[in-house]
Amino acid sequence: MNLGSPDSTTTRDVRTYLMEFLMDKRVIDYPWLFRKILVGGLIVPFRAAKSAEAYKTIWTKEGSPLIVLTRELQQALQPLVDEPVGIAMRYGNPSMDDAYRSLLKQVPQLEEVIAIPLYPHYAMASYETAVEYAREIHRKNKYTFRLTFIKPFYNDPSYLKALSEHIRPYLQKQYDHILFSYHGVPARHIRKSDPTGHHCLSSATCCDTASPAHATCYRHQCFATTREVVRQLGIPEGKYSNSFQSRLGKGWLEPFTDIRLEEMPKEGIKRLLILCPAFVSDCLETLEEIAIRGKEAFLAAGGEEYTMIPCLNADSQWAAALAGWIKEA
Ligand SMILES: C=CC1=C(C)c2cc3[nH]c(cc4nc(cc5[nH]c(cc1n2)c(C)c5CCC(=O)O)C(CCC(=O)O)=C4C)c(C)c3C=C
Ligand SMILES: [Fe+2]
Ligand SMILES: [Fe+2]
Repeated sequence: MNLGSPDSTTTRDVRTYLMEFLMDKRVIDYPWLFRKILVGGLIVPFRAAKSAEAYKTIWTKEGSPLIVLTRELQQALQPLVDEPVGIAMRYGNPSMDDAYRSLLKQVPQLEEVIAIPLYPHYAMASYETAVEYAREIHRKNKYTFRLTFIKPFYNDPSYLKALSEHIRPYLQKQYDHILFSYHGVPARHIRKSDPTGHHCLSSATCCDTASPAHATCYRHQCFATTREVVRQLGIPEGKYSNSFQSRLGKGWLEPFTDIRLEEMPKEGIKRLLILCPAFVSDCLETLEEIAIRGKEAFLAAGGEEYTMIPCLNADSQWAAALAGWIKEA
């Protein structure tokens, strides 16, 4: 299960997609009427045409990179498992309904579906909404097969190994700094997902202090991924950092990637490696925001070399990690 993309780059299709996405109460978590006014009256009318232009810069002959690359992952995984592998998007197509129907066609006596939300880290706007949506469609259709979910895998050894080995070749090149740029979320979401009601964002170091809140703390989980990858790769303290990208509005997690990209050259960071570990498939937010606009901003601010490390996409070790979880589930 991945996030999903518009059906095409027309403003109309992008508008339909953005309405579905941003009307999700786990993405914009305001009461329905306020959300409707904000999304339908303010955000989408202004954003749709601009987003459509952005999609045009990354769209391929086969369609949206996110969908194409999720399909490539499906194809890499299929030979490694005995059961049929389907793909579904939280928003747009192919839908969850399509995926269930296709699996039932292939296995009429379907007993269990193992769903893997393709997000390493828990967030109400990504992992949680994917799980709740898969359950809702299952319930609405009165399906009798069991539905099992793979947990966020931010600290799973086989995921971390695949990610580290994917990054390793890029470290051969001379670089000054490696930036782990995670998708941002509003700080409010982090507090809402805190089951203790008082741990998350209570201090600058809360994510390093043991707490049951970390099972659903996106910020903690992002930091944990970085910590383990840099340990495996022997990247020294000071040569790496974390940031948060793609903010929409105020009060999102900091530091912001776009601001850091402008500041870094002035701090002497001229040769940058950048990766986006909140995504396993390249998409608008990695290919347009980071690889195109991020590069322009870094070079304009005095940077000299900017290398974007792609997402895991259909990497063979990554596909093997997924196959391992399916066998263990
Ligand atoms: C309130 C807004 C948003 C939250 C919260 C949010 C969290 C979040 N998103 C992803 C993954 C992806 N987001 C993508 C695109 C995208 N995200 C938002 C807004 C929020 N995301 C918007 C409006 C868009 C659409 C594009 C745009 O207009 O900028 C994508 C790419 C989709 C594609 O087609 O390529 C992904 C993937 C995560 C993992 C996350 C929380 C951690
Ligand atoms: Fe997003
Ligand atoms: Fe936290």
